[in-house]
Amino acid sequence: MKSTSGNDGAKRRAGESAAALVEDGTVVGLGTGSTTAYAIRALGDRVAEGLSIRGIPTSYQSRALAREVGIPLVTLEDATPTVAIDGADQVADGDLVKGGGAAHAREKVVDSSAERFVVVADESKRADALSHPVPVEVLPDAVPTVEARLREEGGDPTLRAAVHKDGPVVTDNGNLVLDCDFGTVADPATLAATLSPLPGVVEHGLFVGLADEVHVGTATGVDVERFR
Ligand SMILES: O=C(CO)[C@H](O)[C@H](O)COP(=O)(O)O
Repeated sequence: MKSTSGNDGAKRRAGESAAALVEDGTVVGLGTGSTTAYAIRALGDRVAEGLSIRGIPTSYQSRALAREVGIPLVTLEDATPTVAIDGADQVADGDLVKGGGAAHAREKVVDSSAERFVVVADESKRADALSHPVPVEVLPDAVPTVEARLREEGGDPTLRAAVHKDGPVVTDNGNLVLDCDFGTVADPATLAATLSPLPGVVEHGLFVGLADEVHVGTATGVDVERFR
């Protein structure tokens, strides 16, 4: 898992606020990251008290944590998520940049299939417009060609380096990640539509028009923004 920041109280409030929405008998998409981890732990506490849910994890990390806290797990072959809870690296008017944990490909599959997608974040993630570098998961052989195409589209891609090993980050799917700086993204939907069909791109971290609500943890509480 990525290291947590100094916003742990706000992250915990956001995660617990989203976990409180989960109803008995439902299927929950379990996102990835330090904020979602608070939601998964809160759900584990509720399961210990008798809540009956099934989780669909989005990464090795969320699967391991869900198992640790006792949430029964299924796959998309077994069930469709009633609700998905997931974090974000930046939030602007309900649109997101995700993939700081390199899990955005599976996250997009699970989050977009849920009847309700709830984003959890602390205040540092809020912005007027998306400007965070966009993670792009790429087939390893396609890195040079995708880098060139991203530059043609005005981006500045950097191959994500691993912290505790030599060489690049390898995703749970065996691919590599290019973090692509596009500056301020004036039209996230258009950029998303440009990136998706590039040969060799598995998935990008722009989540446009997918979030139903965003729970933003603050120093004292939680702001809930609804988009549908
Ligand atoms: O997209 C993600 C992982 O791929 C995370 O949800 C995102 O990076 C936010 O993480 P955190 O809650 O630790 O700040």
